[in-house]
Amino acid sequence: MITLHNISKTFATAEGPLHAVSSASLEVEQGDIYGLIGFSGAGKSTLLRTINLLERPDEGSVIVDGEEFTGLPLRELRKRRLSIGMIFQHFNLLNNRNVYDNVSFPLEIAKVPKAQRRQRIESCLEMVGLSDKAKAFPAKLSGGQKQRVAIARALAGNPKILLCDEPTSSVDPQTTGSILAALQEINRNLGITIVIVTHEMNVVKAICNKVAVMEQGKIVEKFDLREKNIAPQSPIAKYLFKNEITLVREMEASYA
Ligand SMILES: Nc1ncnc2c1ncn2[C@@H]1O[C@H](COP(=O)(O)OP(=O)(O)OP(=O)(O)O)[C@@H](O)[C@H]1O
Repeated sequence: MITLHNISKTFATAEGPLHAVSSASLEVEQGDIYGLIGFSGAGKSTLLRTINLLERPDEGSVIVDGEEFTGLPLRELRKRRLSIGMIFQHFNLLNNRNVYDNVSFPLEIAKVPKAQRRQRIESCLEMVGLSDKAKAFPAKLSGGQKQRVAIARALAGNPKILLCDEPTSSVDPQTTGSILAALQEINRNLGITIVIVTHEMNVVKAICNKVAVMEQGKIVEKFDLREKNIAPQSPIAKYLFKNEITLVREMEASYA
């Protein structure tokens, strides 16, 4: 479904070149919920964003559904992006639009006729359990509800893939549970392939079937979590599997 092959991305910064991602390769299969985990700054978001070329890699290839994305003209790429939804840590909702109109937004951009839009919006809101909040504005919603609106909006274009960038980092543990349940449901019921960036091993354990551990721009280890005997080799993966706690930068020194 998604093949990232030897992806590298360097940013020019005031301190010199910053190698955010170095020779990372990943194979995501149809129906996977694939986790990308690591400390802050490991390159997870950058790697995730190369999948829809929000971040264009300096090297490597991005193949989605059998098609090489990096060579596509922008107009074609925009069309392909319709089949890839994305959600973010801070929800990125339009505050001056109500829930219904937030979900409507990508359909308006794609020039979907009004009657068709309505059907699609209603079914997306139903999928995330927010039909009764259609007229509410984002300011009146809890963090979990906002993220579920963002999920509904991401589903509006009927995507095959959903990219999730720290979707539970701004909410409490209970709300995390409801967001993860919504993600698992759409994976199971709609067959949508999910790639999720997180700091939390608990998130990975709750919904992922596979995980790649990143450190300093590199994928250091990958695991199929359905296997019985998982034997991490790298210090960071050993730490993650043993501790199962939320990672924060201050802890970086203590695992080694
Ligand atoms: N546009 C940019 N310009 C310069 N540096 C960037 C840019 N985007 C990311 N970086 C740097 O690249 C490195 C990797 O960032 P990235 O956001 O991919 O890491 P991450 O693992 O997702 O971390 P976090 O969990 O904190 O988001 C970091 O050092 C970050 O500061």
